[in-house]
Amino acid sequence: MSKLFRAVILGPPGSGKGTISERVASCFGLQHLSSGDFLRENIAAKTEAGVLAKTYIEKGALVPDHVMTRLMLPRLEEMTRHSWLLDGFPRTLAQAEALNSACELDVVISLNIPLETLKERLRHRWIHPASGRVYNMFFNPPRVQGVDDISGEPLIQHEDDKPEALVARLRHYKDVAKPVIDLYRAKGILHMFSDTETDRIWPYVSSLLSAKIPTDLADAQRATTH
Ligand SMILES: Nc1ccn([C@@H]2O[C@H](COP(=O)(O)OP(=O)(O)OP(=O)(O)O)[C@@H](O)[C@H]2O)c(=O)n1
Ligand SMILES: Nc1nc2c(ncn2[C@@H]2O[C@H](COP(=O)(O)OP(=O)(O)O)[C@@H](O)[C@H]2O)c(=O)[nH]1
Repeated sequence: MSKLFRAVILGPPGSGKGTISERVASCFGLQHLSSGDFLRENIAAKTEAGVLAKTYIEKGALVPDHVMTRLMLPRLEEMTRHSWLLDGFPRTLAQAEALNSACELDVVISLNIPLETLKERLRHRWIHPASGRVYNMFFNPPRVQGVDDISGEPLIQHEDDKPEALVARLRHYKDVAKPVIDLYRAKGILHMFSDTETDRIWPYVSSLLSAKIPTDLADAQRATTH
């Protein structure tokens, strides 16, 4: 069996992790695993972890490490035969260490986007909760305002994108992300991208992954996705 490819994408809320992950999933066939979507599914299903997580997310706080780790590691164990891109986990050093002991990463993509850009994007972010599809009123608006393109269902704004929760989230992100970034830099797998536009970052991410993803794996994935 060909070697599987394991990647993580890091970046503050609004940095484009979800947008870039979707492009990676469709161009390279990696599974996009979003911890935020997984949390929201657990909240909607009122699982024990979901009920607990909701109280933190509503305050713009991070869900405690042991809750996140207990949620995400079993999810990754189900994915032993897939190549994946993990988005939103790890957020803290403790989560990164837990991930380290569960699997070996090939690449970490880190998005470095100015604060003002993040605030502006999140103010205008609308999502379709059932699918996780993300829109922006200017960057990628839905065809009909307020409505998901595929299902026709209404779009909503995340509670945690609203201004009250946002500033606390962005401030907290910086503090907890630094040791995670340092860890991956020390391992020699960190690739940092800085710009205000996803479309300018994407060609660099794409060429990085083209160079790193083993050719036999890329061929196999292309064969299954077309
Ligand atoms: N490892 C993680 C991942 C997510 N969260 C919580 O879940 C929320 C939503 O997660 P996500 O959708 O990943 O949000 P952000 O990364 O904050 O931004 P986004 O889509 O908005 O990336 C976060 O704000 C945070 O409260 C967390 O505590 N720990
Ligand atoms: N204006 C603008 N908006 C963008 C760009 N890239 C992503 N977005 C939007 O910004 C918001 C945050 O992007 P998202 O991928 O959800 O970021 P994440 O929070 O890191 O997962 C979404 O509404 C996107 O549609 C960009 O280059 N320019």
